[in-house]
Amino acid sequence: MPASQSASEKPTALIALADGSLFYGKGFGRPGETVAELVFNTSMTGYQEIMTDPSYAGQVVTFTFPHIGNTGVNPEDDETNDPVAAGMVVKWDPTEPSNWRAAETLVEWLEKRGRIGIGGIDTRRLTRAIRQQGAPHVALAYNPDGVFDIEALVRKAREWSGLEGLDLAKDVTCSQSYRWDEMRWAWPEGYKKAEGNDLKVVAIDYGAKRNILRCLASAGCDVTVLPATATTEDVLALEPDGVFLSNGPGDPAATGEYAVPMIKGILETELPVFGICLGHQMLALALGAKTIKMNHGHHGANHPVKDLTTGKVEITSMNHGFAVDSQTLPKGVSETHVSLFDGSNCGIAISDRPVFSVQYHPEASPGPQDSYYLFERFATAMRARKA
Ligand SMILES: NC(=O)CC[C@H](N)C(=O)O
Repeated sequence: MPASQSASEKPTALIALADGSLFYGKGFGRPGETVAELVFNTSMTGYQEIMTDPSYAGQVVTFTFPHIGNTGVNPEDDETNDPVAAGMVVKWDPTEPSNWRAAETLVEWLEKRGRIGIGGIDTRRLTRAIRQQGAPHVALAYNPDGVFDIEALVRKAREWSGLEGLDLAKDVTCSQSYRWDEMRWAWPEGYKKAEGNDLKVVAIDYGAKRNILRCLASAGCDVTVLPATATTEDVLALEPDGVFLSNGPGDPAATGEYAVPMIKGILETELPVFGICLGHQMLALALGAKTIKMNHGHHGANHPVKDLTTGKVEITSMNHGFAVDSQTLPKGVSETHVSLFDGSNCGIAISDRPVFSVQYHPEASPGPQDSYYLFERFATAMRARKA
């Protein structure tokens, strides 16, 4: 029985792991059932941004920080229209929000937007299980009557084929192109807003977070967003000064089937290219490298990364379960950033061209702002080429 639940309280939600272990708790949000990969996120803030980050499609998120829900939710902090993560796992029942920006409670929001939450879980024990097993496949069920077919849930978790080989970008991308001109609201210390937006950027939406588009606009970009399946010709027809490859869910190797040929075409031009997370992984694939599935991935807002070109360490926000295998980087492509947690690849660049990408999220808000310089680097490269 979880710590926050009294012995008389009947569990209304359940997480069934593929190995048969069960975690009972109290359901909130929309009753139902979902099968997904279970990951943990260590961020102390930003649960709304995490739940609406399209990169979390196909994943249920366990929050290791216990006070989730205490600032409510508001319309401005959505990274896309609706929550995309399949569900959320928290230690305590969400409390009433106490924040001037709160427009509704987390519970109401999840209920309206059709996502399952489970509270009263021993998230330390669950996090240890995730670390030991590697992100497990789970079935998460919420039934206010407290009735569950446990065998069926475990079977569903076991039979789910998982994220490897799964292309989810096509499910979360935009259906048609659009322009973006909104800038960031909060400004990273030491940076100035660009004057004007003279740089034409095509951003490919594999599941783009809104704050990335705001950062591009703030660095002086006039952004046109194209759906994930855009071809090289679609991109070049817009005569951009640079191409941006967004973050997104699923396996880069699967998504790369349409993205990699498009990126290869762009690499034949001299255009500056900047990629984030899934965009980073797909740029690496297009250059001939390989990606691998990590044990439990990196999800949090305090991941130290070393910039190998300057020796400087950045504290970064991360959310990925796959990584670029730096051993497979071809000649002429260098590893520019590494994780100081496990040495995994966190950035690459073509040696003599403004083509670069990072595994982490330099736009993350809330979260550390150390990496905003990458947007300015992209803008500077486009300006240099224009001149
Ligand atoms: N944030 C992202 O873009 C995630 C990329 C990819 N889906 C991964 O899990 O590694």
